[in-house]
Amino acid sequence: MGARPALPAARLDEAGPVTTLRALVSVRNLAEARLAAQARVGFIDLKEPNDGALGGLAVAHIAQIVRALREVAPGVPISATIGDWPAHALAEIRERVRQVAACGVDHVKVGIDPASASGPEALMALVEELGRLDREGLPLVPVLIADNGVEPALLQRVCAQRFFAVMLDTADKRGGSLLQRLGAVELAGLIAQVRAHGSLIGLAGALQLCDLPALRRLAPDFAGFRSAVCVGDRREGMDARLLAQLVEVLGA
Ligand SMILES: O=C[C@H](O)COP(=O)(O)O
Repeated sequence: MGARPALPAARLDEAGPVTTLRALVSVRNLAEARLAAQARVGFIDLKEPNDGALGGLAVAHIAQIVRALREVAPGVPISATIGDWPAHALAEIRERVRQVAACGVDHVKVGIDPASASGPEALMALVEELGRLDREGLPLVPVLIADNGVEPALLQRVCAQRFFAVMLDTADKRGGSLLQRLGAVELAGLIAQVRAHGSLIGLAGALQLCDLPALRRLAPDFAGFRSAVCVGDRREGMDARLLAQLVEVLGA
């Protein structure tokens, strides 16, 4: 793994998880990125919500937002997605990872979506390729699309790469949040497994403010949000009031 920016993990003590839960907030332009920075979120994530769960912004746009954000919020870690690619599109994924990393982001998010793969072998090949790129120094964060849970063998292969962080997210935002879909017990097991391999764990997937108490108990290292901070659909604009509310509840 290459040199990585420091990120304090959620702390654990004898009494159980302490609620240091950082918010990753997905934004689509500089105006939203500024709102997120002003709200002091833990991570700013660059993404085009019109183009799917991991919709990618144009590379030139990512570079422009990163430059402007570094001026106003130099300390905030920035991630960006490479867009939704089928698992077998390894050449395109490689190229796009390099382009997005070259924009100066701290983390490049790449989806691992069972629905985009012809079978488990294609997913495993993608994971191995991401591991290779990560060891070259490209700061990858794999995002396991977990609408229907996570295959144990796939998670095991992801964990074995020892990425800086691993995220779980959902593709279909209409079927309830990740917490409602998988339940706290299954999520607790997944969190423990990722942590046992030394990676940070982030949860996302249509998470709502009402999920926060359960999320705080689960205490992943960070949690990702878009739907909860938009007035209507996640493809619409971000709302400063909802953003402030989210950060306040997380920090409470
Ligand atoms: O990476 C985090 C996601 O963008 C969260 O989006 P969502 O809350 O709409 O699932």
